[in-house]
Amino acid sequence: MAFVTSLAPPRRVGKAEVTRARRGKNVVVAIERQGGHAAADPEAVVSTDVIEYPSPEGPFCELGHLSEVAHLTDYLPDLEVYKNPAAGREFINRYFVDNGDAVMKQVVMNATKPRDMTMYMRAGPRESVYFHPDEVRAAIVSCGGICPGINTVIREVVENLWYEYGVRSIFGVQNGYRGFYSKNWKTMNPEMVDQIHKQGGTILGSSRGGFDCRKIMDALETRGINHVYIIGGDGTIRGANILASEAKKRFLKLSVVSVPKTIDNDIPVIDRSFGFETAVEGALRAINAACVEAQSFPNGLGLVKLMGRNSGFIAMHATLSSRDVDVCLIPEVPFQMDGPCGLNAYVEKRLKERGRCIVVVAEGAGQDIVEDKRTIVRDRSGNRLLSDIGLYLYNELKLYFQQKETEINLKYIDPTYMIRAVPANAADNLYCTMLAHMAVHGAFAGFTAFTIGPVNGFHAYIPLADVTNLQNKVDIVDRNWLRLVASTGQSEMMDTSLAGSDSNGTEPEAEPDFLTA
Ligand SMILES: Nc1ncnc2c1ncn2[C@@H]1O[C@H](COP(=O)(O)OP(=O)(O)O)[C@@H](O)[C@H]1O
Ligand SMILES: O=P(O)(O)OC[C@H]1O[C@](O)(COP(=O)(O)O)[C@@H](O)[C@@H]1O
Ligand SMILES: [Mg+2]
Repeated sequence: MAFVTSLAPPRRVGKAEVTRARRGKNVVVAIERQGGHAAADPEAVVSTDVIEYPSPEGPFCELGHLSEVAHLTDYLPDLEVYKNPAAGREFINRYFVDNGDAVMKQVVMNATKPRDMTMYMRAGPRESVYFHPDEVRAAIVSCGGICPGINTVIREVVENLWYEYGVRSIFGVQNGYRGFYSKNWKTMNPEMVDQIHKQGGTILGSSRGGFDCRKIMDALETRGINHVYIIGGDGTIRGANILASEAKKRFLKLSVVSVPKTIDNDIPVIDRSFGFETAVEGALRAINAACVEAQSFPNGLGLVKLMGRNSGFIAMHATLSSRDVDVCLIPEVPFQMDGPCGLNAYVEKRLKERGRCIVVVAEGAGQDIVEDKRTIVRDRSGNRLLSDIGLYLYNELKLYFQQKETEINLKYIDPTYMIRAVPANAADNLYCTMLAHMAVHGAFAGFTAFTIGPVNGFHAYIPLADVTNLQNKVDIVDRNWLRLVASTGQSEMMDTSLAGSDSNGTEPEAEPDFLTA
């Protein structure tokens, strides 16, 4: 075809090569599709489409960039393909997802400006699968801190493997990554997981540390595991990515599937992580208790410390839904104790105005001002152990009002594990069910090194590499945070010289050498 003006160099979109050019007033898009996973020669062109759009004035269809998930056939091209066992059931056929179906990363845009055209593969059952149910040997593991809903994920992975695909060899790995090589594995079936979604924690146990790629891969290989479902947060996902690379090096037919878990909601790309909403409800109960206490005594000052290591989502969401909070302190926004913009002066003013004051602080906030920060201590996973900002604020506020000879009634509430050691609420239970089913469908479809989550409301398969390099943070120029600042009144203690992070998806904290070596 004769293109008059080339608009951009050819681009790959999934299994297609896309060329865009201008012809007269039109834009011409040529899409050359290649055979893909199932073809004898995956690179051979099997079809060419040419689409022509009026441009620049007319409606214009822009092709995006598909962030494609790795597939076992990328390194095992001769894998046998089967029909999905559900294919005979007419009512299910409608639900098969095509590998070209995608979910846009950015859906809100300015119509006059370029936008991020990244797309993720839509999650769901595929008509062609790369495992025969009889050959599947699946392992499930949960790692890192606990979170409401882990048991629901475990239950639903087992149930979906068993009932939808007919898998009978399912194993539970105990106590996280180390359990692969140091513990007996549990044989799992639907009967043993039937009621576990009503329990908090994880029936498999969890742990921090203990990631040893060689030992884990040896254990998986020795036991002939070909699906591994890894439930865990950012640290776990980095480990899963390493395992998937090692499986590729060993040419193993092993789907490595991550189900993202953290109450901190710090995993990028996905709308929210499971258990987060349940944790916010727990946090709200603590704030309500602080408020009742503060209202019941003269100059009542309630101080609530909530989880949130590097991201203040729990504190922000609980504050936004409470309406009783006077100031919310999060890791993303620096603050100071003294001076006209300091916390002391602000609390004093609020006590005068309202007779009570409620302070919510995320555990990762104000680490720069807590004094016992001389040495950095880490947990077994390499996460920095934080100085206790709650206790620090308690002592500082008490001292400030003592020096002013002002009587206050300061009550400190630290619900710590109470917000996460509970069963998932209804919304999180439903969410966990979806994640687990999508995980199984993805593994059966032959995908590997991927995680799952809702992206703008639609479940998507996301390459692990897309979520390991960034950390989801509260965007302090977003309307949610500005809404919070307006509703609490804490703009009065804002010092613009203390600017913090202003965007989602920031670089995660540097890792200690022993993890990167
Ligand atoms: N960079 C990493 N590479 C490999 N494994 C890791 C890495 N970071 C953490 N892990 C492992 O992942 C597991 C859970 O990590 P952790 O940070 O405790 O919780 P989470 O996954 O919830 O963030 C631990 O077993 C830990 O050893
Ligand atoms: O005492 P533990 O088990 O290390 O857990 C505390 C931490 O766990 C968290 O819930 C996050 O855990 P993950 O990193 O596993 O998601 C943080 O909010 C908190 O700092
Ligand atoms: Mg983590």
